[in-house]
Amino acid sequence: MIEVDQVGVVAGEVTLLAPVSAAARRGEALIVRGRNGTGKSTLLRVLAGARKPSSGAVRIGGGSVAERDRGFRRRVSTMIGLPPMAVDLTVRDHVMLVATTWFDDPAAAVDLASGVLAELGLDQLGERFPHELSSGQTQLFGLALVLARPFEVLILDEPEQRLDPDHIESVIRVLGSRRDDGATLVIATHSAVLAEALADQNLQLEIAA
Ligand SMILES: Nc1ncnc2c1ncn2[C@@H]1O[C@H](COP(=O)(O)OP(=O)(O)OP(=O)(O)O)[C@@H](O)[C@H]1O
Repeated sequence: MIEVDQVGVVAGEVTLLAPVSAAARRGEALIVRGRNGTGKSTLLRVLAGARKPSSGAVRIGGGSVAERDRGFRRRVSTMIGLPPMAVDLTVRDHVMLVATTWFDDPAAAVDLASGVLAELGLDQLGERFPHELSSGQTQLFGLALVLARPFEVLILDEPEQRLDPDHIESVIRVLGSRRDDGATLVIATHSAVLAEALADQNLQLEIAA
């Protein structure tokens, strides 16, 4: 489903990502690990189509990566960094906005949005504005936005950030259920707990020589 073939990224004299290869099939999680600055976020940006590799190639579902292509975006849902937020839309408004953008059937959109908020323990916070959330709640909100829509591939950069151990466990359960439903997960993480719970494939990045 995802094939990374000798993908490297350089900017001028700087190596952002030394060439790496990896693959993950449907229903598998590829866990990307490595010290700060080894290029995890850079690799995820390449997979999401937000950055062009300087060398090598990526294929997702047998096709090339194309951020501007709606068909590609329907298949690939990505969380890298904090989500963009509208200050005067509530948490529920944001999640509904995503769901209704991707589903023609309003009832299906409401069901998915409500289900995702409940799964992540955010249903009591649905009427809050984004600035009324704690940092960990903001992280869960970002996850809700990428889950409240269709996808075949889920790309997540450090989903454990700012979460306490209990919430990391609940995020592991939620992501594991998506993997069991057939999604391909690509997750960069510094959490050994999350990596051990979800990894089918592992990619360890090293500092460029
Ligand atoms: N626009 C840029 N120009 C030059 N170097 C960059 C740029 N963006 C990132 N880098 C460098 O590329 C390397 C990889 O950065 P990246 O954010 O991918 O690492 P990471 O493994 O995700 O790190 P962390 O664990 O700290 O999140 C780092 O050395 C970083 O300083």
